[in-house]
Amino acid sequence: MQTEREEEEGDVSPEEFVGLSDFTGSGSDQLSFSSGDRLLVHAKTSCEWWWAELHGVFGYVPAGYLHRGADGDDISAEDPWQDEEYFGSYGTLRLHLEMLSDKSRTETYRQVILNNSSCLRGKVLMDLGCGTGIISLFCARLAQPSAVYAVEASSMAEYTRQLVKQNGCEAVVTVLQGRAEELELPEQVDVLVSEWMGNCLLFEFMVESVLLARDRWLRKGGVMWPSSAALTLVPCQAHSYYTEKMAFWERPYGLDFTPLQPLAQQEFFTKPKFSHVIQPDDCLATPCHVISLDMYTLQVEDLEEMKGKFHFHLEKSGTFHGFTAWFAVHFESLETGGETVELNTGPSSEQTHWKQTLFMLDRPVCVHAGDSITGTIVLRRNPIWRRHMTVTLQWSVNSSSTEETDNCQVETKSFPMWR
Ligand SMILES: NC(=[NH2+])NCCC[C@H]1O[C@@H](n2cnc3c(N)ncnc32)[C@H](O)[C@@H]1O
Repeated sequence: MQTEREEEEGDVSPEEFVGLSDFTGSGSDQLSFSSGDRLLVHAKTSCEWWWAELHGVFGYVPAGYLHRGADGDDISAEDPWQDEEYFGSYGTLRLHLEMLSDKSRTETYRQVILNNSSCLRGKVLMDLGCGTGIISLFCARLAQPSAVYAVEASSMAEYTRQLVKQNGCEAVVTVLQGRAEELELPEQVDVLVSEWMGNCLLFEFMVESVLLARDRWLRKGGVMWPSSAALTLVPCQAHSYYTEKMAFWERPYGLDFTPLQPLAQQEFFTKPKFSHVIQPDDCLATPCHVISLDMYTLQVEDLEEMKGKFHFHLEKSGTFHGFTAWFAVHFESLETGGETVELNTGPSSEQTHWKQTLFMLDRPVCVHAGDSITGTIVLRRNPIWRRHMTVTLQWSVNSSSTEETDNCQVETKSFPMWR
């Protein structure tokens, strides 16, 4: 359908907008599109209908279905980064207290600074998303850098300035309030340090800000801390969670509530479970890295869709309730050949505030030692809500016992995190 239309009042230079949800046009001059489609708006012919283009086809689209493009003016739709809510939450102490109370996390960053204190002499660092400034204070107190730019977008920054002064670090540490990707630093940096990891490694997608800052402020040959990151996955049992949320309905107080189980599955097993604590013996196989990120080469566009494969040999019989994921990050030494420091959030390491993330299957599967579970994991970033993603797992259980005939049934399930 190629509908012509005369140049008119309201014509604009083409601006990119994203479809908030599917729209099926009616009449020959309306343009259908799907949620997440990127349309080019050529004319805002009225406040309800705009003249747009998708894959070379033109037509009228409902303005309310569209989300502003990367740099479009606000069309009263919510900010895809939800920055007001996001930075608002970091303007209070709750999350900072949680992070500072996480000894494994905080001591690891301290150890990295300590290990590299001599190499840090005279260096320039950027602490991206410094929060209360703990990493910057470690740098100033445990090493002698020439400057640390502590960047913080939330209102916490004004308190961070006070903490820097209170601890006698104002000669070295400069607190800059604002989003790292919008700020001007006085100079390039030798080291870009940040604690950006979210649940399941990427949730919140703060990593995008780290990559943009890297490309703009890290000098050639500069160091990224963390230097690399890896997402780990394992098939697992989750008896207590399953009992608590699903088996419960079988016989509460002697009654049969099983008609509620489809509701329970929808309500409790559709989204991932954050802050899950998996016991090492809940693992049905040896965990494996499914996605690895090199912080020097990773590009923002790579974040749209990240894929990993897995093949697990089950080492014991049990109930396959789901998959559990966690991450590890690594800090390379500033000294050639120096030791790399790891922060691991898995069940065999000291517990962190992230704990692990549990993805529950719709129904558990009995498995036996010798079986194998093969499949893929895809982390797909939400095209609209830029801090969110969907994790899609696809797997098949290959039974070692021969009597199973259709044992390579491929299953798949997508878990929104959160939209
Ligand atoms: N590991 C995480 N999941 N969160 C811990 C770090 C988050 C801290 O970085 C700040 N922050 C996040 N993104 C940015 C940004 N682009 N620019 C400046 N500060 C930021 C945020 O306000 C908070 O204080």
